[in-house]
Amino acid sequence: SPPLLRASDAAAGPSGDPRSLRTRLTYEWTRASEPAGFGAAARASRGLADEARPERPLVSPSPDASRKVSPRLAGKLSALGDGSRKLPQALIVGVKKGGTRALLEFLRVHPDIRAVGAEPHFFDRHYDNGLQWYRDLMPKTLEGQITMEKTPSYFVTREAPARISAMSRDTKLIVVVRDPVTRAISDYTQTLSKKPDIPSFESLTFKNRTTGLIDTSWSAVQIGIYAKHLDNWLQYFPMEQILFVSGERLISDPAGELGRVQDFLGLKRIITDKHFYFNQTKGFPCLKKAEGSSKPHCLGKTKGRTHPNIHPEVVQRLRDFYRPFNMKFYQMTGQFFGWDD
Ligand SMILES: Nc1ncnc2c1ncn2[C@@H]1O[C@H](COP(=O)(O)OS(=O)(=O)O)[C@@H](OP(=O)(O)O)[C@H]1O
Repeated sequence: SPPLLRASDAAAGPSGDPRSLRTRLTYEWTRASEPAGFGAAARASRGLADEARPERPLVSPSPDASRKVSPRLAGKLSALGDGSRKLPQALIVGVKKGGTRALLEFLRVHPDIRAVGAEPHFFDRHYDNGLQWYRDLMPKTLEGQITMEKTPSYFVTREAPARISAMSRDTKLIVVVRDPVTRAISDYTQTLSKKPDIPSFESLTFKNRTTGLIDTSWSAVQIGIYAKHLDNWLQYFPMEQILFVSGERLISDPAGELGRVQDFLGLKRIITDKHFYFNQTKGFPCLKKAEGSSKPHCLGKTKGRTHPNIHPEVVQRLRDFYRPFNMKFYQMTGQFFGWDD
């Protein structure tokens, strides 16, 4: 199997070629550790393999037996109990800033879901590494468990649907969508937090401020044209294989949205109202118990940021811009998201 890191990548180091695998992986894995102390994401960021956590063994040897076997055999037994790495059967493919981290962290509470903490970016950036490289990133699963990952940029990657379909035509796809105007502001807020010197939201939004012409080549605007991106996916996947989760309802009624997702994945509805509480300080729903822990858990500081104030006229211009695309999207999905009230 191809090595995860090539010697040349390692030599480049974090200050080397920014496109080197090592630099990018380090960056991605660090980013994915955002929900600090959170289940597999935190384990992954600490470099611990997912199987380090106790899994339900296929055969549970008696405590006595485990003391008698040699360390080598014990290793083999535990490998058997941990299951095997499989390609994902379900993917959260988008959208950026839609609430994808919240959905994945909530889903992994389910005993029949195992997910990668980091964003693998296989179908957009690392496709050349091959499927075996991709599978090696996955946590081990037992029979009946679903392997998942989330990479929000897949939704706007032209090649992603064909590539995912080539892996398996049966892959289930989940897209968390959010009001494209709020999404654009959220996206901008994230960039601003990393590069405080970027131009204002207003100046990036318009090609020409006087005529009000929107710059559709700006990614923050482009990503929100959901109907256009969806069109590309529908060339490869039937609508029944794609589930659209409302980013707004994921906040106002997480258990309701999680119910729909569990049904879509063919899972028992185990994640319910009982798993959530609303954290007043955070202003978001949080988990009463995180996966693999008994403590309450909210998402990290980078989730649920305060957005800058955008002039109402700019917001209105954007609303007008998105309206026809939103209508098309409601029509295509047969779902009404209520962004245009
Ligand atoms: N429970 C909970 N806690 C915190 N944040 C929540 C939650 N549910 C949804 N959200 C919203 O998720 C937004 C970030 O979306 P993503 O995780 O998809 O972002 S990313 O693309 O992975 O960067 C994030 O966007 P911002 O509010 O702009 O920070 C949140 O609004």
